[in-house]
Amino acid sequence: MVAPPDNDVIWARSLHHSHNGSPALAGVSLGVREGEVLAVHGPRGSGKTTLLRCLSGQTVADEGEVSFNGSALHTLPPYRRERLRRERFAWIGPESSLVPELTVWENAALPLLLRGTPRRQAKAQAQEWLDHLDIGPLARQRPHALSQAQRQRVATARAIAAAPTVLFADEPTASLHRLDRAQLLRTMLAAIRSHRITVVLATHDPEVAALADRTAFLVDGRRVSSLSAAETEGRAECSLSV
Ligand SMILES: Nc1ncnc2c1ncn2[C@@H]1O[C@H](COP(=O)(O)OP(=O)(O)OP(=O)(O)O)[C@@H](O)[C@H]1O
Repeated sequence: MVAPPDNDVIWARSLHHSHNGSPALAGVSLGVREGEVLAVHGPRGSGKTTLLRCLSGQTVADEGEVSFNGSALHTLPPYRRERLRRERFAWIGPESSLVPELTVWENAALPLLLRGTPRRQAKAQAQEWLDHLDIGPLARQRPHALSQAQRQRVATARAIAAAPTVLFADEPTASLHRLDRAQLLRTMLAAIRSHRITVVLATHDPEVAALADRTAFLVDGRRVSSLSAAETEGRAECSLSV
């Protein structure tokens, strides 16, 4: 195994993965540096979700290596990967998936409460993130009383209140209107950057990808290439390879 670079929080080499014989990843390699927001950008069906699932240890790729902070992730037994995901990673998808019976702050505090954080402390931490995300006054509401954009902010607070090292965001704004999308992303990324959380953000939307520090481009369902300097409009070139 090639040693992962020291400054990569997440590092993957030659990932291949198929779903029921249909290839989704065909040799993806990438590194994600500490504190950066990396967009994984490509058309629908290009393998973005599969890649994020492999990087976050939800799926073990058919072939290839993944490491977190320099240690192999793909060879860990399932219960160790599960613990790592619970303690160090967070995930936001296109839908907020809140618990309807719980209030906004209880939803945001849920990972902390499940981890055994005392209720008062969990509430304070959740409230802090709800405030960061401009929905503090809604803390006592239940999800049905919120707009979709507000619910997605609660899901974001839930993901980051437990202070993950890496946040995996899979099309987190895909279900929102364009204006809500831009507002949520800017607020979310400002809060995340201020806390040095590393983010891997899957998106098919170039406007969303443009908010990231770097972009990794998936094409043709499987192929990965670097974006040229011109394509990234001056942003740092990505170190992806096939
Ligand atoms: N569970 C599955 N079973 C079978 N095929 C799958 C499964 N998940 C994904 N695929 C296929 O693998 C390929 C990559 O899918 P994936 O969801 O990773 O891409 P994506 O870029 O995230 O797409 P989208 O933007 O639509 O979510 C696609 O052809 C998809 O149809």
